[in-house]
Amino acid sequence: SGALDVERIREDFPVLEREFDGTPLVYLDNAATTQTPEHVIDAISDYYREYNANVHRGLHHLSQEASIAYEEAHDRVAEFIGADGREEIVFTKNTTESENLVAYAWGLRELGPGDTVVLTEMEHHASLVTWQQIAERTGADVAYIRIDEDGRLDMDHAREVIGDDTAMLSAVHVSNTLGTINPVADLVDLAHDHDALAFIDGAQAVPNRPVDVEAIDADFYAFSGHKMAGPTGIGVLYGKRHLLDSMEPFLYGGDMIEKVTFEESRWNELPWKFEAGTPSIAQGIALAEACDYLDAIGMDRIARHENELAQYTLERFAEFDDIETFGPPAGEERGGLVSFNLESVHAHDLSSILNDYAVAIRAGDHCTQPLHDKLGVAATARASFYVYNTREEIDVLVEAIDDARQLFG
Ligand SMILES: Cc1ncc(COP(=O)(O)O)c(CN[C@@H](CS)C(=O)O)c1O
Repeated sequence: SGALDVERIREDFPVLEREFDGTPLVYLDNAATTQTPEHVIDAISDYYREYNANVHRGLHHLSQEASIAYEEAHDRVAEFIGADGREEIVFTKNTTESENLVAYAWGLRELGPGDTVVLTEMEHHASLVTWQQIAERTGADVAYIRIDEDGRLDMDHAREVIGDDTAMLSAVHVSNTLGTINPVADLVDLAHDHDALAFIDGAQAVPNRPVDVEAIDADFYAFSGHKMAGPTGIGVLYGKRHLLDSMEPFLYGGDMIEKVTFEESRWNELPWKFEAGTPSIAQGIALAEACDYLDAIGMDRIARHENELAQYTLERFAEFDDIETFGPPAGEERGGLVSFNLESVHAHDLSSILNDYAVAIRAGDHCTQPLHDKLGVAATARASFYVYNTREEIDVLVEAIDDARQLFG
């Protein structure tokens, strides 16, 4: 369980060869999307080259091959996150759609006046806006668990906010802005103590660390393929079987039915009840390949690698008194990202200067505008890491920031 062989891993990612005006790409925007290894690229092209067909279990060889590969991809994802089986794994477009599926298919029917949806102040818009709007439409209330000055969740406040009026808790596992790793099993326990359901947003967790949804005991858990070395266009909603069984479909159409007459329709079995129409077949198959790729590296080692790079970034930034960082202090484990601001340079200006050095970071609100309001900043710059990043790349980042400082200083 030693360190990652980063140089070996980098050979798997063709895009890392890119140069801009002769300057090698330094890709530090992995919380937005990760790059794609040959293994996953091949899985997609092999599908289109060798067994492209629709997956409604047609009566011909290609459709049978495609159907089996697509269905078994659900089994592989279930295994990757410690779920029981394919019945608990719905393929969606992304984390955002997974959140909306539950908000519409469960929330619209189950929420009403007197109910409260509890969120955290660090929620991504995918959950915050979704539950805010569904609560408004159903007359339910929304309450927010506070964060402390270091960007940790205030668990004393969580115990105050989560009560018998709580119907749903929706919380992020790892913050895409702060890097904070939330105690999701404790949060789920708190929700269950008050007979509330718990939805965990794992977009920044499943790609980066071991996740066992049964140990967490989440009722729903969501993540995206493109953040875990997989393709865009595929996401996952994990749901406890009895809940998915009890829910009405989110989208209607072909494949999600068992029997249709002019008068009524009966639904297909899980998870197909929630997969209407022709799905992202190649992407689903490629997601299973991404699970294999990451497991071969080891999720524990990935989490350690990312934390080490985040700690190194904090250490380098601490050499300067004009860089403000956000999230837990140095030394405290965090997800593989650091949001920061350079005094005298707006995050957008900084990111465009870094781009002149072929350093790719993100600048803005990272779809957490309420959190930025709470932090008292309009925007932040964010460096985020994955399996192919190195300390040397962080040194390039620091040098480019120094040049920006000189330019604007
Ligand atoms: C915690 C969290 N929750 C949900 C999402 C949405 O994932 P989608 O695949 O776009 O649906 C994201 C994606 N955050 C990107 C785009 S804003 C970022 O740059 O941070 C996320 O980080």
